[in-house]
Amino acid sequence: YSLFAEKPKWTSTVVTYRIVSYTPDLPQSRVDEIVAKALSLWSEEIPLSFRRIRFGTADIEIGFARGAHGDFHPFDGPGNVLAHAFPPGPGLGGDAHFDKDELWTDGSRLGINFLYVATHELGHSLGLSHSANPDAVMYPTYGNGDFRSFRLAWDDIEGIQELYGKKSNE
Ligand SMILES: CC(C)C[C@H](CS(C)(=N)=N)C(=O)N[C@H]1Cc2cn(c3ccccc23)CCCCCCNC1=O
Ligand SMILES: [Ca+2]
Ligand SMILES: [Zn+2]
Ligand SMILES: [Zn+2]
Repeated sequence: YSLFAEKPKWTSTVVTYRIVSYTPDLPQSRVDEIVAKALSLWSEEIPLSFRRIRFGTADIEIGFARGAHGDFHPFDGPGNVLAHAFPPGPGLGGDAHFDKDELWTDGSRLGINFLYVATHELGHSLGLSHSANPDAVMYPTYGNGDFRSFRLAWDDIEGIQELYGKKSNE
């Protein structure tokens, strides 16, 4: 695993998130559930919890956009870069953007598995950079495994626990 320079991390024990825009590929309620699931995969391993807010400014703002969308990382159409997320910090820090030009799917063999990519992006939002381990969710490329039943790899867990420590109830 690898962390970002200066090892940015959230210092509060409760991190807020807000889903500010959606994709036409999946029902909004399903997107909400998948985001909550991706966050829980990480929060199961660390003493950090997430609270969803529907209005106002959240630590982690999640949305779908295509092309240029207000940050210095315009998306590139279908394929290629699927999404990006910023390391912990104010403003854009922690935010996760998903390329609206991808076909976002849920359990299908077609398209891009939203749960897998959301878990990867939220790993960045929490302070993880990329892993050299092809089994890790934080591996830099998509398409190395079966996304319908993936789990965090040990490498992912060791990385997030280096930043935030282990959950105390173990
Ligand atoms: C790991 C992801 C969930 C998130 C990362 C983006 S990020 C910022 N969050 N680390 C991602 O999108 N990686 C590209 C990397 C990539 C693979 N190729 C590319 C061709 C062009 C540009 C990028 C790529 C080869 C062709 C396959 C293109 C489809 C799959 N794309 C990828 O795997
Ligand atoms: Ca793209
Ligand atoms: Zn963006
Ligand atoms: Zn990445």
